[in-house]
Amino acid sequence: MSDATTAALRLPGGGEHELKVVQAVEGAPGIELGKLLASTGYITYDPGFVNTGAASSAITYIDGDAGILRYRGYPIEQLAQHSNFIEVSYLLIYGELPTTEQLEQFTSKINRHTLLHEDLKRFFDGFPRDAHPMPVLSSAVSALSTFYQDSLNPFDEPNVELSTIRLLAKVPTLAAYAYKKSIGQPFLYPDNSLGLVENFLRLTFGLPAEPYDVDPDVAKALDLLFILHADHEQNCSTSTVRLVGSSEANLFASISAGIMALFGPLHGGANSAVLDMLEGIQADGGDVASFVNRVKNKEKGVRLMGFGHRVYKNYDPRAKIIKQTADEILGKIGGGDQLLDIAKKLEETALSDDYFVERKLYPNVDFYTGLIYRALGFPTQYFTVLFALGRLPGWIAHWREMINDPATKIGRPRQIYTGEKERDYKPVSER
Ligand SMILES: CC(=O)SCCNC(=O)CCNC(=O)[C@H](O)C(C)(C)COP(=O)(O)OP(=O)(O)OC[C@H]1O[C@@H](n2cnc3c(N)ncnc32)[C@H](O)[C@@H]1OP(=O)(O)O
Ligand SMILES: O=C([O-])CC(=O)C(=O)O
Repeated sequence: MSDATTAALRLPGGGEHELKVVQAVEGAPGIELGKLLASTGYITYDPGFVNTGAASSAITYIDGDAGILRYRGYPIEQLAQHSNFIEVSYLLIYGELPTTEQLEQFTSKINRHTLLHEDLKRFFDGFPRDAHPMPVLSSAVSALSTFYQDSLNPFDEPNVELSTIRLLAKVPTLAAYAYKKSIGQPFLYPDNSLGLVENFLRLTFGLPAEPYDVDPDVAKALDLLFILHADHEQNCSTSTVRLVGSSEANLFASISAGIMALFGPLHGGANSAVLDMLEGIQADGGDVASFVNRVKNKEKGVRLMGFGHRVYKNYDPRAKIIKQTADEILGKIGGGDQLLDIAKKLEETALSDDYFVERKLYPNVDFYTGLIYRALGFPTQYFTVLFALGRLPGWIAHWREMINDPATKIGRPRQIYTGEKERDYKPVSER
């Protein structure tokens, strides 16, 4: 073990900085170091995988200290400003931005697959009306695979490609139906003359007998949020997708599991939790300072939701973009309200407080998104479904990268056993 550790420290330049380079920038030394450590046979105790590189990946780059995020090398700021979600999905999955022809083909393939089998729609009847939409979505994605027996072999490339398109096309339809179910309205058929985001909005908010004109500002706002959520390297849900997929489970099964990992309030569920938190502060008369004190006193169950990040020790670049555009978006679509003021005050109070400064806690992607989702007309419970729609291409890209990587092995961490030593069984009468 000490040899391996020393080997790491003896890398050119040495010191902490070089260790960071090994992890974040230069793949090869990081991989070599990992192999070296593995060959020693020692088990590394790393709950939460804080220092474990579980995969090598060419999809997304993050420098958490500098607040940098790039998809396939493109800065998130440029993609947010110039690109759109369908193009970003293509970029993440296939590695390059599409040509006009590739984009047209990709879009038209997705449009051809938005319909659901009529039998699948009946699954929704089995859920209670007030069911949380995340388990509904995960179950529906899992059920989707039963309609496509051809999707079971993860090494059948044409069928992986078909599963990719089916998921991109049908998950928005399923998500919209989960919403319709919750409000007791009938399901609409997709309108494939519309773009992906516009179609989703119509399926969600449209009514059968009435025309529904998609508000271009609403569609643009949602498209931007989807871009910002599209990938984030080995976060909890993506790691889950990769872990499940490492057993050679198919794309549908792996993504269904990823949706459930995203559900938790420490991950994607934080976007709903932030709104609950802001409403709680508002109901308390807007007393931001006393809420921050409760957080600092580590009152059980009280965290500043939408703050902190495992990798970013600086402002999350996605939160920066959302904060910059929140006023503009809310100005256009309506909903610039007291809660945005409370959120800004909360951020200001936290960022000037030693507790947060010392721990390098900044707003993350979930801090401002809920305010926009709310203004777009979505209920709080539904926010994490929107995160899942944005993250879908990232999950697919990672699953495909994982299944094609010759270095992939079944994910199987070890443990440090802390239980009883060997002991003899006693019959119940002697215990
Ligand atoms: C899309 C996403 O998933 S982004 C993250 C969304 N999640 C949230 O917003 C939930 C709130 N944030 C958190 O719970 C955490 O910051 C996480 C889960 C995101 C990251 O957790 P970790 O990397 O494990 O950090 P960890 O929990 O060890 O925190 C380090 C220190 O900061 C504190 N801390 C971290 N986040 C917060 C927070 N949001 N509020 C208050 N204190 C916090 C911890 O209490 C700990 O303090 P200590 O050293 O005195 O014990
Ligand atoms: O990277 C993470 O741990 C969480 C996150 O921000 C994301 O999944 O978008």
